[in-house]
Amino acid sequence: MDLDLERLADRMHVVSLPLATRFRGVDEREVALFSGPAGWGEWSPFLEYPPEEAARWLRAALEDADLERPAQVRASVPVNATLPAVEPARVASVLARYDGCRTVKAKVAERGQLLADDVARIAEVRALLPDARIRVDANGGWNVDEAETAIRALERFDLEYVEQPCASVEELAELRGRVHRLGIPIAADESVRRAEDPLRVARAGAADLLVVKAQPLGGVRAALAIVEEAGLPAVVSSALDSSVGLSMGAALAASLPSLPHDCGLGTGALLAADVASPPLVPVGGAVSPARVAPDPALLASLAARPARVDAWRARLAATLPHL
Ligand SMILES: O=C(O)CCC(=O)c1ccccc1C(=O)O
Ligand SMILES: [Mg+2]
Repeated sequence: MDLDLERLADRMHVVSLPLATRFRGVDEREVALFSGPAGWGEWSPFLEYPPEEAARWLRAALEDADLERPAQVRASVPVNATLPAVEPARVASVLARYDGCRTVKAKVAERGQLLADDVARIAEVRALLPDARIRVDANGGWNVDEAETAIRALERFDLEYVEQPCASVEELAELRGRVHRLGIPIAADESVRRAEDPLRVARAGAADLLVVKAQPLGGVRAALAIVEEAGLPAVVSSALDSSVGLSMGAALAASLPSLPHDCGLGTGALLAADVASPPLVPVGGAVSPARVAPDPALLASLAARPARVDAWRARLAATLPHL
């Protein structure tokens, strides 16, 4: 792997992608793309993530650009629709962006909202899609009591699982004990992707399944090894990536020996513009794990402003020592 700062900076293309729906408090998403001998890789840690954390995301991007991907066992990856914490009146129009998806992941526990907002959102999803699987993602926003109350309030909508209801592994373990009787599985996301030790949550018996993202775990190979060691079912997800990053996630999903759940790789549908033509969005409820190359004209038209490119170059310089 070539880790020379100047040469890496020359291979880096920073783009700013407009979102069709505000998500995670932003309405544009900046990502850096690297071209390499094997294809394109995406480096898109969120702007607030420190260099030590961004380094794992960079390792993943460079590996995907430099090396051939591991062998795949499926040619198509079923995906869920991802629903931001929108009001009920907007649910139908957001879900309409996801062609053929039979699973919906709804964001809950959004700061500034109430449990009643979550109940109203999930009720709307269930009313629109009586046969869909519905999972919710709290991004660690509840304490154990709040999570238990929320799960009891949402249980009647028949939940597939609850993703990262609480922030810490200890809280997840406590909650899992409390709601075990309800038969609703607990999934760990941030407890895998932002943890010093991504396997601790599995060893602690704090989750029924793992959400795994190729970039924060350091690449497709590293993520495959973590899933194998954890011995839990895995759901592959993304971090609001461009088509290039989504393709890396799809490659991970396509290489897993077992894939019992739809994956969170449909978020290309939340972008108002993307780097590939056609973009990697769900078709018939699935995405392809084939390589995606950006369209040069789109790379140019979506290029970030010079000041933002400079900021990403500085970020690259600060991140490289941690690789
Ligand atoms: O898993 C999905 O459905 C899509 C990805 C997603 O929800 C997400 C996107 C950006 C940042 C965090 C998350 C998350 O899963 O918590
Ligand atoms: Mg999540």
